Amino acid sequence: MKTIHVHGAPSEYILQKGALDLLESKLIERNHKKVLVVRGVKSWEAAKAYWPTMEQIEYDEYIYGGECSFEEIEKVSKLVLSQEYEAIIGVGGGKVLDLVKATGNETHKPIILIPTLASNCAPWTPLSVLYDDAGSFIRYDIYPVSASLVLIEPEILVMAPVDLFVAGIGDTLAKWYEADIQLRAIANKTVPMMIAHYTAEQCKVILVQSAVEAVRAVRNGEVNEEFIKVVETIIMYSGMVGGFGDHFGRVTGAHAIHNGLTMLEETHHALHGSKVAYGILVQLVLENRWNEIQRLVPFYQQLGLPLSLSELGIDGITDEMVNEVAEKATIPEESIHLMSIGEITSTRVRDAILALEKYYKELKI
Ligand SMILES: NC(=O)c1ccc[n+]([C@@H]2O[C@H](COP(=O)([O-])OP(=O)(O)OC[C@H]3O[C@@H](n4cnc5c(N)ncnc54)[C@H](O)[C@@H]3O)[C@@H](O)[C@H]2O)c1
Ligand SMILES: [Zn+2]
Repeated sequence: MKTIHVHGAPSEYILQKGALDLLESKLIERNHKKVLVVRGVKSWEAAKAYWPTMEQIEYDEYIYGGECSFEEIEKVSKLVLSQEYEAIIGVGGGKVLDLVKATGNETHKPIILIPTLASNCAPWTPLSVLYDDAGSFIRYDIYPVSASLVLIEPEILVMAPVDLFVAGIGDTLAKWYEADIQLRAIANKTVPMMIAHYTAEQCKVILVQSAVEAVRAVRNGEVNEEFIKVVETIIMYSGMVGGFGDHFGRVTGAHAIHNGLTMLEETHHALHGSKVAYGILVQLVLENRWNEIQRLVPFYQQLGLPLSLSELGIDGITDEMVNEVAEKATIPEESIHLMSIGEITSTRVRDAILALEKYYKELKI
């Protein structure tokens, strides 16, 4: 019998105009009278106009140092315990929310998450991605307790930078391609695997249908229906894929290509989700699914997602650079080896990157 292991959702999740006005009553409901608010600088710029006046709640603010690191988790945890805060509220992007989740786990205090970016599923998942203070990835930790409450004000998200939103779309699109290649190879799927497969597909379906209009909403700074659908897809559907699919719903090819690309200095300015979006195409070449690439091309072009190394900002591509990416993407511990299409060597990846470059050049003629 297959083991069934599911990670759940936040206890309560509210997305509505004016969501932050509910904060005080939601804290009172939970009997939290003294809380710590952890936030970033830019995220506070975005959220402060929506911050409610609270008469019955005592709160202090902590501005995070820019990373979800062990040092930062320890610092915030000590503060929470010494000042006897009853709950921790995170206001920010993925890093602030991950820091608050880690601190909640460390101190056994409930957490409330208020995302200021629609960039990934961090508001949904009971996990944090950990880095050192210099920003290098260490590992991710999964926690036994999820957020007590997620409050989402769509007007904050629609005013955020469009490139971060587009990158979030790229990262979420990968959920389908990376989960599907694992899950379609499993004959007798468990129910959670079926849910993961379905939710991963919805990530692609909704993005393809609604992302262009949603990006328009961000450009105009005005919420529309498609924007809400895409936000829910980035945060909720995408979070459910990993929650139900466990490792079958997590990364495979596209993220391994992303990791390979980080070897090139020239890609460091590019956002995570843009590199992952490019990685989807390389994964599809490896799968020999050129028709699917052809279907994605107009979508990528409309959103400004990269179709080639040059569109990622790498000029003067050399064989050496491509080899470096391919080597790193195929190191033994990489998720690319979870793809069910035979052995993936660095030569195969190099050939796939070069084939995509050739396809792109022909497309441009
Ligand atoms: N826990 C999970 O399930 C999960 C999933 C995917 C990614 N992650 C992690 O999330 C992090 C990435 O998250 P992110 O993309 O939100 O980045 P981020 O949290 O680093 O934020 C990106 C930048 O945007 C700024 N910012 C935040 N809100 C803003 C706003 N409204 N307007 C303008 N600027 C704003 C931040 O100050 C920061 O400089 C990474 O650490 C990644 O590993 C976690
Ligand atoms: Zn990602």
